[in-house]
Amino acid sequence: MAVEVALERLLEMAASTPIVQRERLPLAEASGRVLAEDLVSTLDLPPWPNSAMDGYALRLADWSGEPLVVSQRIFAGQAPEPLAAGTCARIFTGAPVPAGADCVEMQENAVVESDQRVRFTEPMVSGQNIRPQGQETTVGEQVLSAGTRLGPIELGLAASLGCASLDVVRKVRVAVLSTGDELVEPGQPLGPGQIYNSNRVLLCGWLQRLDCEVVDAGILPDDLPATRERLAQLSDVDLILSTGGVSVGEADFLGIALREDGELTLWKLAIKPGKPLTFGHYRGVPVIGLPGNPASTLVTFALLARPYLLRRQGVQSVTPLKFKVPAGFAWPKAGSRREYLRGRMENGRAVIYRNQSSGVLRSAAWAEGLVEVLEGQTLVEGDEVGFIPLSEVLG
Ligand SMILES: Nc1nc2c(c(=O)[nH]1)N[C@H]1C(S)=C(S)[C@@H](COP(=O)(O)OP(=O)(O)OC[C@H]3O[C@@H](n4cnc5c(N)ncnc54)[C@H](O)[C@@H]3O)O[C@H]1N2
Ligand code: MOO
Ligand SMILES: [Mg+2]
Repeated sequence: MAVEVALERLLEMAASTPIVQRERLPLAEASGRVLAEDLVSTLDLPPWPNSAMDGYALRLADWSGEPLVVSQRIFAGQAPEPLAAGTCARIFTGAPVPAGADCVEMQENAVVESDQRVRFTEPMVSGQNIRPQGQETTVGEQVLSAGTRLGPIELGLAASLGCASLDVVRKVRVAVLSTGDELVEPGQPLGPGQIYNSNRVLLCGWLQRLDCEVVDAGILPDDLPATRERLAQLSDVDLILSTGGVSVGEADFLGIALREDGELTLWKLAIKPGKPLTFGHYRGVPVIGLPGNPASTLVTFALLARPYLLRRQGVQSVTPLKFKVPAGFAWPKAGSRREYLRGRMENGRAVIYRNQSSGVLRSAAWAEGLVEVLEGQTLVEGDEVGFIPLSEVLG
């Protein structure tokens, strides 16, 4: 199955089981969460016309070339009197423009005469240096839509509208399951044939960045009854995310458990790394089985599981930005699967790590992005490839 067809199907399934429960959180706790309802302004912003400069407010019609008397001084945070006819007001940035004034001149273009009256040295136009009421937003306007991830900018915007708390989508609960008899957690001694479990910490940290609630479901031995039992125990999560055990080996049981005992919806994509990616359900709980090779885990999480999770959270825009860039490498042999090579930009061209084995996680630590080579494509240096910055998919 082509990657985009699989993604389309995953997103449809995610949209049919969105996380509908919501909770109200103070702004300080809402960082990283997804907005559950549109944010509508209850204010005009700014609430009144205010000065963009330190200088003088005046009524342009009062300026004949003769110096004007200063009738009041207005600081930010004050409520001014209406401007007395034939005068100007000293005003500072952010202070309300007094009724009657239609122009602010910056002090650099003003001269204070010996009698304290102010002469303006440059031509002025109506409205200059005044930030009008409601220039940013007006009462009733929608400023953020449901499904928006709340980062520092969105939270700042909500604060500027006076919101102290927001309705956000409940966290998606994800169980992370590492399968493999060979796996040992870091800190333990390695026995013969054993390797350290790197997928667990990779996925748990990544899921936290996506603001999921992570349930660490530990290491599962390569055993069919144990696989069934563990899957059945994880009935209270929104997603089971496992690694390994999805290929065709005699110790690969995750796919078998889904096929025999649950539902197997997707298996085998035209993607490299990541071919045996698996999606299904076990007793109603969605299961994504990522291939165990660390680079396969990374690529399939970035391109398939991440968008699925974002859509469950209600996020609309789920696919990462992809840039077209010239290749700084040749690719003479066309593959039948779409490849996502670990690469980086050097001198305006995409270059790739020397070893693209799906077992080499170091390739991704070196990389700044995933370089996309299409099915059947050969490349000479300078040909166009897709480049997805890792920063696009990590959060
Ligand atoms: N005859 C075939 N063999 C394989 C095929 C195939 O089409 N025909 N596909 C290959 C591809 S492609 C991939 S990818 C792997 C996927 O295998 P599994 O998902 O079944 O994963 P495992 O066999 O359990 O492990 C693969 C590899 O990854 C290491 N691993 C697993 N989990 C972890 C972990 N948590 N941390 C670090 N490393 C892990 C494991 O030791 C293996 O080396 O299948 C190919 N085979
Ligand atoms: O798909 Mo596998 O990830 O090629 O190594
Ligand atoms: Mg296997």
